[in-house]
Amino acid sequence: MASVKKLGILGSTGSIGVSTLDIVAAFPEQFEVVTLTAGNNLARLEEQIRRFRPKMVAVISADGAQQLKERLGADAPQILSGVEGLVACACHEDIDMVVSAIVGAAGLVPTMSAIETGKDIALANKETLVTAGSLVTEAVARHGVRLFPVDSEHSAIFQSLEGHRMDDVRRLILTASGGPFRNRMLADMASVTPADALAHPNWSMGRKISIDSATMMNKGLEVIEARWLFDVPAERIAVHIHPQSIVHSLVEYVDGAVIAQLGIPDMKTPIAYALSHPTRLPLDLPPLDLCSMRNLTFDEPDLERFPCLALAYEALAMGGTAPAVLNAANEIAVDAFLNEEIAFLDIARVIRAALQGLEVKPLEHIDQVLRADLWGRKEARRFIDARGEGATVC
Ligand SMILES: NC(=O)C1=CN([C@@H]2O[C@H](COP(=O)(O)OP(=O)(O)OC[C@H]3O[C@@H](n4cnc5c(N)ncnc54)[C@H](OP(=O)(O)O)[C@@H]3O)[C@@H](O)[C@H]2O)C=CC1
Ligand SMILES: CC(=O)[C@@H](O)[C@H](O)COP(=O)(O)O
Ligand SMILES: [Mn+2]
Repeated sequence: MASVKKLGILGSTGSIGVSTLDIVAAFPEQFEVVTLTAGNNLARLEEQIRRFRPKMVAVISADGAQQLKERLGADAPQILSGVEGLVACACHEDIDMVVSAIVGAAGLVPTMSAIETGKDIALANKETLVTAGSLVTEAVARHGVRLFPVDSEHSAIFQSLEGHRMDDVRRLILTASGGPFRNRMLADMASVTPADALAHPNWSMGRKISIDSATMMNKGLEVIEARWLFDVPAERIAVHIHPQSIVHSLVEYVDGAVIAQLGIPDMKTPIAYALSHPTRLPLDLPPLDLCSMRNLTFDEPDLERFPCLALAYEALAMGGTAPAVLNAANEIAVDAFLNEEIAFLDIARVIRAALQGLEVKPLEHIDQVLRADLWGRKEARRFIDARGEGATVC
């Protein structure tokens, strides 16, 4: 009988965090929660603490930590705040595996700290690999930890590679739903609202990744994520539009064989596989009913309507600090769009402006990533503010 796996869940109040805890609740004999972290959703974190009884939790602000202590009274675990709190929750000595499910570059430092203290990682936070891929994969090798993808496409590729040699791989093919604007004309995309963009056709996800799916930056970030996870160059990573989100991604081999992983669009499947690899958990999900499907279609992406995908390939080719700047500018632009400061099509313009002003530096240390992230945010903000003052843009 396998021993209980002890988990630290970073971003437990988010979409991935909640699905992870659903799995933990369904298999209490297999998993135990040691630490949880949240941003601002104290009410949800309080419920999770009462239910899963972690030893330590962290939230963003000291004020939030104080409020949580008051709400929980005698039931309170150790409650920390800030980046130090996140890092303590990622590195707790009792943890076997960290589920990295914070959104954005805020996930990088705690995830890297977990790797450096020898924890296995179930990685949802794609921004960790986007911003610091070379440093993260070096650290994974140095510390002998295992990095399991949670992102559905990367889990599909991971599963399609099992039992095969990387030397035999010709291409990785990432599928993309095309998001809510897959069939929208470019001119009509100019006036879409945050509510339109948040309405993903197939997946229920957090706000930032939902907007990324609408611009297809999500797929761009996933190309970069795949480059580092599987050590395959960008030229051998293709993107196909597959609106049904049933084929989660594919591997093409040198002999012409193509191996894919299929399933209903539910993140519990890839999360469970990352948590329990190599065994599979008997999840209570509806089966994939292949006979009810009339169409599984595949198409080339349109880079004119979805320039964010092209920008991600460009940043990957630029190398060094460029992907960190791409990601930072995207985070600022997505926030500005959600706050109705800029239009949907401006998201790509903001990112392009940040990349154009960048002097790329090679990555040798995580501090360079953090500096590039800060620079990208400032540059994106400057560009957005200049637009507000009536500056002309491309
Ligand atoms: N949702 C999905 O289906 C998929 C998600 N992913 C990736 O997984 C990650 C999480 O996505 P998702 O669950 O959708 O996101 P959500 O927005 O639903 O959740 C994000 C989590 O991160 C916390 N958080 C946000 N900002 C900070 C911060 N600055 N410091 C500490 N914690 C913070 C939030 O706390 P709070 O809510 O308490 O403020 C919440 O717990 C992303 O990187 C995404 O790209 C990948 C594939 C699929
Ligand atoms: C569920 C998941 O992994 C998301 O990253 C999903 O892929 C988003 O859908 P898009 O294919 O529209 O980006
Ligand atoms: Mn994905």
